[in-house]
Amino acid sequence: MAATFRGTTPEPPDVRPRLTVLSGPSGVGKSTVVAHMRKEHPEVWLSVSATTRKPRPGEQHGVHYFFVTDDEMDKLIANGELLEWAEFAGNRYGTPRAAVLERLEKGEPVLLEIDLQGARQVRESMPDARLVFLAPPSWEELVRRLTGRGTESPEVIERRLAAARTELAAEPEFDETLVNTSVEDVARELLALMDVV
Ligand SMILES: Nc1ncnc2c1ncn2[C@@H]1O[C@H](COP(=O)(O)OP(=O)(O)OP(=O)(O)O)[C@@H](O)[C@H]1O
Ligand SMILES: Nc1nc2c(ncn2[C@@H]2O[C@H](COP(=O)(O)O)[C@@H](O)[C@H]2O)c(=O)[nH]1
Repeated sequence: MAATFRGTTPEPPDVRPRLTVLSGPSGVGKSTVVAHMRKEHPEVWLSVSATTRKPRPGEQHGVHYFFVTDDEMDKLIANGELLEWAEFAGNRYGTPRAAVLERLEKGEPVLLEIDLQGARQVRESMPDARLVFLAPPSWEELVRRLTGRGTESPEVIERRLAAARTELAAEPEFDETLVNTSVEDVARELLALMDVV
């Protein structure tokens, strides 16, 4: 006997990838982990932020950041073009809104690599977002990595380490914590959290 269908068609499960936010203190290894992960999985779309910071050697406009002037950043903010923005250690950084929404709409896995203040703003505006905290194996190792990178002056390193104390204390606000002992392991764990593998 043919089955008689009664009732309404069930909604398909929501399989859209969620927005993932990766935060953690400066120097913990966020960019290193993300670059490693995207080598194998370029389908993970990483938002390119706007910043008023000056480029480091090798950093390219439109690839690592959109390097903008203070006036340009003022306009991006005033025009509501940023999903979130924050001042961090003397410079401003923000996530261009339109590109993120477009990629999410297409169903692509989207990753933001942003500071704690930005993560908190995303939590407010997009409560579905998954917030991942990248923690250092120890405070001493964080200092070693930030100093060893050799990209910041001692004064800027001090400012970033001061921010790091606040950021480390905020770790319980995040959905997940990954400890960056091994770049390969963390990249794998992050991919799994993003449902990419
Ligand atoms: N697991 C690891 N073990 C040892 N060194 C690491 C590890 N991960 C990253 N590093 C090194 O630590 C330094 C800082 O890494 P990276 O620039 O990726 O940090 P970040 O969190 O993106 O910093 P920022 O927030 O300032 O941009 C780099 O020199 C990098 O090679
Ligand atoms: N709130 C935001 N923070 C951002 C964004 N892009 C990067 N960042 C964070 O800033 C610090 C410093 O970065 P650096 O490249 O100067 O070392 C770091 O924590 C980044 O994750 C952003 O769009 N919004």
